[in-house]
Amino acid sequence: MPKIPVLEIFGPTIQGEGSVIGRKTMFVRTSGCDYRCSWCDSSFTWDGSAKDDIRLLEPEDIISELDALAPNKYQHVTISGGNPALIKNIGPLVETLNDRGIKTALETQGSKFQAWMTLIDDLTISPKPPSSGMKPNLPILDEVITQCVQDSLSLKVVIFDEDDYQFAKDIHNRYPSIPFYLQVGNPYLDDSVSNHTEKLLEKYEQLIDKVMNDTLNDIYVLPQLHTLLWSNKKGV
Ligand SMILES: C[S@@+](CC[C@H](N)C(=O)[O-])C[C@H]1O[C@@H](n2cnc3c(N)ncnc32)[C@H](O)[C@@H]1O
Ligand SMILES: Nc1nc2[nH]cc(C(=O)O)c2c(=O)[nH]1
Ligand code: SF4
Ligand SMILES: [Mg+2]
Repeated sequence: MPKIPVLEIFGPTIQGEGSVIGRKTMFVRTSGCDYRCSWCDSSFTWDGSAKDDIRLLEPEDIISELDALAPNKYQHVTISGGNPALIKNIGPLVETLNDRGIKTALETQGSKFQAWMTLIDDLTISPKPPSSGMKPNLPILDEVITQCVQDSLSLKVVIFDEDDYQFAKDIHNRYPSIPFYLQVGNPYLDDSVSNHTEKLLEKYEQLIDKVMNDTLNDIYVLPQLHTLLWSNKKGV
């Protein structure tokens, strides 16, 4: 069985983002990304700085580790990265979790599709706005979205500036029936920043004000709950 390149397994913690924010979950973080976002809060997954920590694991190894970390203390696993959608063989992991009655979530940016993505319960696609320095290929995003199970899907766009906000509106207009989340961008990636909670809440309030005074109506506006609590600390 081909193995999965894993950088982190942690939890239980709360899902800090998107449609299942607040949900108790475990995290499995894969290594490697096809993007290089300027503000990526998990750049160690692709910039080579953690290359010695990458482990090639079988689904059974991953589940044993989840069980050891949280015996009988989890019912939900979030797969993130990097971009887990680069990896063909995550299916057996999701199937084994499903067989055990454990729900799954995926964080990906919508640049790639894998068949196993149809097994995911909470699938978040997060197309990247201009401030990231990336330019999503929208015809490919259309294809990825079409192949996903629509009931499981939500869209999340990170907002740092006005251009990002306009991009988010364009994405929402392109896929009006998919639940749509705006997420406050976190510029404080060095977790030694002082008063991070205050600073992030201020940005959250600014984003709320903007949306309340706009015609963007069928929308959720969220912070990253875990960064409000713990800044950009790893493993939470
Ligand atoms: C680290 S990414 C991994 C999954 C996938 N590569 C993606 O970008 O969707 C997980 C989520 O964190 C978001 N994110 C990354 N850096 C961020 C930052 N500095 N502020 C706010 N959200 C950020 C991404 O947009 C994505 O929604
Ligand atoms: N608590 C917590 N919630 C998260 N939601 C998405 C995350 C990610 O890095 O994909 C993340 C994370 O790293 N931690
Ligand atoms: S797509 Fe996700 S993991 Fe990749 S660089 Fe961007 S935020 Fe980071
Ligand atoms: Mg994160």
